[in-house]
Amino acid sequence: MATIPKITEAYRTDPIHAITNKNLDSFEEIPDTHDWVQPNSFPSFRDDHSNNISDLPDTDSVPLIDLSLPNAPKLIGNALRTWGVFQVINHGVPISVLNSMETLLHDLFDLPTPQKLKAARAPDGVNGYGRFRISPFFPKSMWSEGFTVSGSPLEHFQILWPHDCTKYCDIIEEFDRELKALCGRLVWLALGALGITKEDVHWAGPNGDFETSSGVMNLNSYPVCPDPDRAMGIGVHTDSCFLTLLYQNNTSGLQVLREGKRWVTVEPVTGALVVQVADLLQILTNGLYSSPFHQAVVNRDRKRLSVAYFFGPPENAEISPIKKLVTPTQPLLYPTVTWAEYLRKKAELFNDTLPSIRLSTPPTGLSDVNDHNQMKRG
Ligand SMILES: C=C1C[C@]23C[C@H]1CC[C@H]2[C@@]12CCC[C@@](C)(C(=O)O1)[C@H]2[C@@H]3C(=O)O
Ligand SMILES: O=C(O)CCC(=O)C(=O)O
Ligand SMILES: [Fe+2]
Repeated sequence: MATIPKITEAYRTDPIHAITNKNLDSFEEIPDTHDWVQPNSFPSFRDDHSNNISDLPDTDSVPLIDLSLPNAPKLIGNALRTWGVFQVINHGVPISVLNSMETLLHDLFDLPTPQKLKAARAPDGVNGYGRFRISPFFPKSMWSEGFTVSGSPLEHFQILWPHDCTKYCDIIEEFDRELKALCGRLVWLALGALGITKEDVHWAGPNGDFETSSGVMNLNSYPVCPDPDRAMGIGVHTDSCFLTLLYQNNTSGLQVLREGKRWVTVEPVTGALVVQVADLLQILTNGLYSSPFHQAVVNRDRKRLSVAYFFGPPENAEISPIKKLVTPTQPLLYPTVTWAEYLRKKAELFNDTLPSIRLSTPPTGLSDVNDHNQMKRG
């Protein structure tokens, strides 16, 4: 599994002491540091959008696509054009791989806090235990703990599990192999739906197998919360990679913003994976696919576990809108960027990054579901 060295310098460091020494699930009340419902709290908390007159039906739900069916490619194209997200079943990742990962998540987050803190992410590191890297962009702390894996987790797993670290490393390695392969397959299906072939994406490698691309994994735990309406598991954001696959246990929490208007919960489906367009795919498709804003809420009586698999291009590959997708009606929307450059910008401008690098406004009639200003306007 390849590493992404420059990401280290990209995101602001977020000292681990920001994580309380106490387990979140031992709180009987929400401490002020984690209370998002207050005057002047972050403007897009929760139902900011609910006052809007929405013409979307309430029954609208994130598409569920069976990858083994012949019409899957067409459905993927439609789902990504309209939602930027879908759930996939019959994806070929063995259920045993997902189950082993779930065991790892339980074993990891059930460890005593002092033990987890020994494997904390270093101030200049990517791997290890800590908070979401986007935490510094929000005024309140998130009701979650995480563990990031880029490359080998060995060093940190040796600390967590001195006797069993091989077993847990193997789980990570197998999960990485399977999800990377699935990402490759999904990317070609997604691009194929736009008439894009392997020749159009040179950094995918000669066989189009993304050999030099890599995945970063974030293992997430959202402890039970005494007052979930006041807390937030992860605040609203888009992912900065190319494509994200998300595994969630049988507990809901993930919500995607539908057309800048309404939060829609991605209901857990056994064995399914959530597929999300991320920022670099939005750039590559010249905005035809948009990376959706999403967040995760927490529950009063159920702990939620998830793994986000961030699939990215080779660090220094130049990503620019595919020429075939630049037309008089869809002019060039984004400049050329590398992943490393993009992450540096994102670390500075966060949710304003994509709008800020945008070269032209979309033609009238087409609204960009990911326009942050639209989101602020509601
Ligand atoms: C490859 C990536 C993708 C990163 C940054 C970098 C390393 C860790 C990733 C995450 C993991 C947790 C959510 C996220 C939102 C975060 O805070 O750190 C992700 C972020 C992004 O998508 O921006
Ligand atoms: O846990 C989730 O459902 C979402 C996590 C997420 O958005 C992320 O890690 O980027
Ligand atoms: Fe995310």
